[in-house]
Amino acid sequence: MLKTLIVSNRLPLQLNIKNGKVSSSPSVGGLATGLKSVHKESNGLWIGWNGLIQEDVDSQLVNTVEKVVKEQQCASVTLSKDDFDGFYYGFSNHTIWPMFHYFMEYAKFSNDYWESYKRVNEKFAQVVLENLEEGDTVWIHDYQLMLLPQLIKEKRPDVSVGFFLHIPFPSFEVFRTIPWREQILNGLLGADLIGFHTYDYERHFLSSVSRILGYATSFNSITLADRVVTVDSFPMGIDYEKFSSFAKANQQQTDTTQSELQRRLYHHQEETPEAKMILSIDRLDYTKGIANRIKAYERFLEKYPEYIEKVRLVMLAVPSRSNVKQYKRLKKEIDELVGRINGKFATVSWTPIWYFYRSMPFTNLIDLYTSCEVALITPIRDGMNLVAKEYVACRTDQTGVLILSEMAGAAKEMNEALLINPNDMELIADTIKEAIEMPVSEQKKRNKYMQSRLKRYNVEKWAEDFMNKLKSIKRTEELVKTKLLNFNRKEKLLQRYKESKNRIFFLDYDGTLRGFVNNPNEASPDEKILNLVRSLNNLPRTEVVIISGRDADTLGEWFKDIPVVLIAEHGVLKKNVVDNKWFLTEAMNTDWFPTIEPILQKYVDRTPGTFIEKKKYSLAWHYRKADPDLGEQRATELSNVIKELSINRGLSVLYGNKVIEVKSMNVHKGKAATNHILSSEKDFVFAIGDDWTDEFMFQDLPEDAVTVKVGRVNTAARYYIERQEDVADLLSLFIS
Ligand SMILES: O=P(O)(O)OC[C@H]1O[C@H](O[C@H]2O[C@H](CO)[C@@H](O)[C@H](O)[C@H]2O)[C@H](O)[C@@H](O)[C@@H]1O
Ligand SMILES: O=c1ccn([C@@H]2O[C@H](COP(=O)(O)OP(=O)(O)O)[C@@H](O)[C@H]2O)c(=O)[nH]1
Repeated sequence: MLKTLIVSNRLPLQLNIKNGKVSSSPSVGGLATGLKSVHKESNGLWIGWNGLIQEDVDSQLVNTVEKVVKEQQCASVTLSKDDFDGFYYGFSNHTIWPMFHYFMEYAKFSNDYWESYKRVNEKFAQVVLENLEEGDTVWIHDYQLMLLPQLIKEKRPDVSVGFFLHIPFPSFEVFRTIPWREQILNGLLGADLIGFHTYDYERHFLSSVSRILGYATSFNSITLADRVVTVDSFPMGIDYEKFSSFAKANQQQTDTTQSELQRRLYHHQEETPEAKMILSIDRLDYTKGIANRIKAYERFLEKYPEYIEKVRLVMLAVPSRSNVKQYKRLKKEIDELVGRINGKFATVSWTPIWYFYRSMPFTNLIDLYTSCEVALITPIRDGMNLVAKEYVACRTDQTGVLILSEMAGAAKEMNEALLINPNDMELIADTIKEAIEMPVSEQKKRNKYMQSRLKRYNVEKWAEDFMNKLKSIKRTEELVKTKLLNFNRKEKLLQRYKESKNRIFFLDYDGTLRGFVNNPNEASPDEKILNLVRSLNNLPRTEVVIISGRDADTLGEWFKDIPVVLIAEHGVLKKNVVDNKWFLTEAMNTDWFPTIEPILQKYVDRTPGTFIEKKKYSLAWHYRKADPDLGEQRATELSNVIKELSINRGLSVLYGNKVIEVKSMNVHKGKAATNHILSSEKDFVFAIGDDWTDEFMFQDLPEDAVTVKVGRVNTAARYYIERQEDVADLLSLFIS
């Protein structure tokens, strides 16, 4: 039975070892809830670190531990202390975490960390590969495992691999400074689908891929040599029902069933009914903006002293990654800030900040969410921030105000919150006042919108959406594969060729016979290409036509020693073998050159790295060497400008591979190729090409023609091969 393997740094369980006995309890995190259906209901398996350091586990208990883990449909990756220090504290949390959250000055670039990260990713890969069966799907989570997609894909290209990044993906300008940037991107590109919380993270990633690796990206897909990778955003939700039903139940507790915390919170409300509580919950992490938040609260008390004794900041900071230097320093800073502000403002009956440094059980979190009138969540950067969503879900009577940082992924979906810039103390101080004074009707209006969205797009829907997308990619992939010119299909083709009497080969040049180079003038054919064309042309009853967008002079010079037919400028000019002279295939004029050329020149001047190629009857604007984004943007702009001008001039705009070409409307490779075979009776027509200009050929040639696309993007061709490098092998088949 097909299954899905979920892979994350930590397993969704807590192991307890007491008196030689091993037991486990499930962890209650959002990811575990969201993935429950994928994990439990489809024969799934969750692979991750079980929370135990190898050296700390009695060797006699190792098998028992794995048995307990297995009972929960999980498998462990074993980590030594060394692994954990270098991989988790080191590369994950001392390099990637600060870099991806724009805290570049906190990042440490250490080769030892990197080696450890690679080694641990390989350990994960080993466990995944041991558990994989044909047709399985793998869903990998987060920044600790960015090399894993590639490690799996290399060994098991048949397996469908998804990856989700839970933290931001930084802008190219930040990402490019990481010494191992290529390896990280290549690692991620092993996945078929890469998911992010927001569109911003997605576009940052695409920009890094095109600028650093030079791959073509269009909309949300990346074309690799042999695969297409899809990139999309899936904003993670919460288990809405769980939070809202616990919150409802919490309101109905009686004196005897209330938790100690709830009792204290109620007591506080009864004593000072007009006083408001402002909630702050996060892991103690420098990305969460805790220090700024406290300072903004101080500013609020200074600026609006009428609220002294009338508000309280209830702050829960959960210990996290305390082995990393910056986290230790942050703890000290927060302790001191809280102490100073409490000392400065406290009265005999009031402390401005209630500060808890610990993790709280779920029911206590609900106590806090339901009792505090305002939630103040001000991360400097945050992938998503689930606390913001949980707070809103717990406000069952729809009162309460959420103040949320614009820098949290959640802000993209929670527009009705009071959005703030976490570095603007004055703004935060004023927004706290606005929140406290917000009329109840306004609070309800805002929360109603947010609640209905959170309810709809909950964590299960998030997981379902991701999995559905991955499945649909797999189906498309299978469909595309039916066109791949594989061994069997090649054999059949060869048979057809052998049985035929009159053959013709239409061969495109750039991107087909020859790979792309930055300067088109340097793409002349080498001996290998010339020999290939010569041998093909020497076959009995076989005609070879080089059909290209190149100008006649260049093509003529390159193939002067081989008696092949040449079709240049996308079909404008042709040279037959018999008379060896170029002639126009249609009546052409160049009256339009003086109008179009200055426009192309303007785009050359404005777009560094671009240039004009002037042919006899067409003009081409090349942008291969330009910045990839700027090049695409200017190409779209330019083609729109030219399209307008072409209407009454009988011109058309062709989109090649990083080139736009303007030429007369009534000529293209399709027309040239079909006209060429009109009078001859060919029973084996073969055409191969790589870009949009070749599509005319694929569309117009007779139905039984063997049309082959180089690359796997959408095509009218009957077959495709994956890479330009495979062209020579394919053509050699007919020669041997
Ligand atoms: O495992 P830890 O090192 O203790 O860290 C806890 C988790 O922190 C990160 O959470 C991120 O994921 C959340 C859900 O998608 C998102 O809301 C938040 O903004 C992120 O920071 C981290 O991604 C996890 O791997 C850690 O387990
Ligand atoms: O004492 C606590 C405090 C918080 N949380 C949970 O920790 C998660 C924090 O997720 P968030 O996305 O806000 O930030 P992260 O810590 O993942 O960066 C939320 O689901 C909280 O309910 C918890 O389990 N115990």
